[in-house]
Amino acid sequence: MHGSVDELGILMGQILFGVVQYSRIVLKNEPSFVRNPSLACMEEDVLYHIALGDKSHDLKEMFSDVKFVCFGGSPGRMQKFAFQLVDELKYKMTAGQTLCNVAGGSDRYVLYKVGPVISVSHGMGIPSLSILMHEILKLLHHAECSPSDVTFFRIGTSGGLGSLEPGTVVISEAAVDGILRPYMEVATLGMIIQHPALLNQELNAELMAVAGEAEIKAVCGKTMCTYDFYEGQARLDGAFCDYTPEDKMAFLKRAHSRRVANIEMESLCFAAMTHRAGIKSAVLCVTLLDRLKGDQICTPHDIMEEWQQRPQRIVIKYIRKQLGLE
Ligand SMILES: O=P(O)(O)O[C@@H]1C[C@H](O)[C@@H](CO)O1
Ligand SMILES: O=c1cc[nH]c(=O)[nH]1
Repeated sequence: MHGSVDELGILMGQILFGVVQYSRIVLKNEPSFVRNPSLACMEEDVLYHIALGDKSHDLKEMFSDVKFVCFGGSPGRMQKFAFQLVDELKYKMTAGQTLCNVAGGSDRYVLYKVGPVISVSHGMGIPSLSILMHEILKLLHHAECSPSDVTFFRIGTSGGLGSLEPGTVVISEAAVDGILRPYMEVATLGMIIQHPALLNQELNAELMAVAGEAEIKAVCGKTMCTYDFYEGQARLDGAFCDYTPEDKMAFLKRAHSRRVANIEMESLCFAAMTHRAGIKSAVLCVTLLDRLKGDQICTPHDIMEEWQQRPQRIVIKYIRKQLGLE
């Protein structure tokens, strides 16, 4: 279902007068993976980037039991995470069987399903995540999952701000953009539409408790999400840099004073799209360095591997609890 007639009226007025203006989409409806009347009129829905479709595949048969969707940037990390789920969820595989990349017909993303959990890679940055998010939401819609029964997680990496020891997991209380605004802007029909980037505080509290039980250092704070790793995150080591080290420090300290605990590149889209769909979601990113101390990431590989597993361990423990496995 679309938003109210009033909201649509405002959008049309803006187009007719050729004004590019800001307008808020207010979430008034029940949780829903999709709100697009055109979908019902389509003969077939091809989920191009994950090489699935509602005619080519029996999506209900394949995915109707999904309860958790875990997203992370790199294909390798999400494949390893899937194999870890096999062990942790005591997922039964017949002799000789192995996990297969369900999105293998496309080389954009990898997608594994382990019982009620999907592990999927989203690449780097908002455009890549946004495409995947549309297709995952439609996938769950075609599979006839219930949006109030599904939880989404982003498990990733980030740069920390302030006195956070590298290796600390930040659980995002909300996402803000590179100029500290709490919404994702999408240029749509010549207008800028702002989608609030809100996350679920109850889920965050549960995840903090799970982190405590697992003895993983975790904090809650705002996450700044930028469109670029270098200039967008005030780094001094990009190919271009038109600001001084003092400018960088002043910016990062200002962000920190506004409760920003870490910086990454997807939380804004993740929070905005899950909030729009009314789906419970959380973002957990480990910090790889303290951005007030440096820009380059040069921690040894094995240490980084262990740090990257921390958000995964929290999410696995949470899922195990939800499934009554501990
Ligand atoms: O989930 P990952 O670790 O890929 O997320 C962060 C944000 C960017 O995608 C990337 C930059 O190195 O890492
Ligand atoms: O500093 C960092 C580290 C990981 N990911 C980011 O986006 N920034």
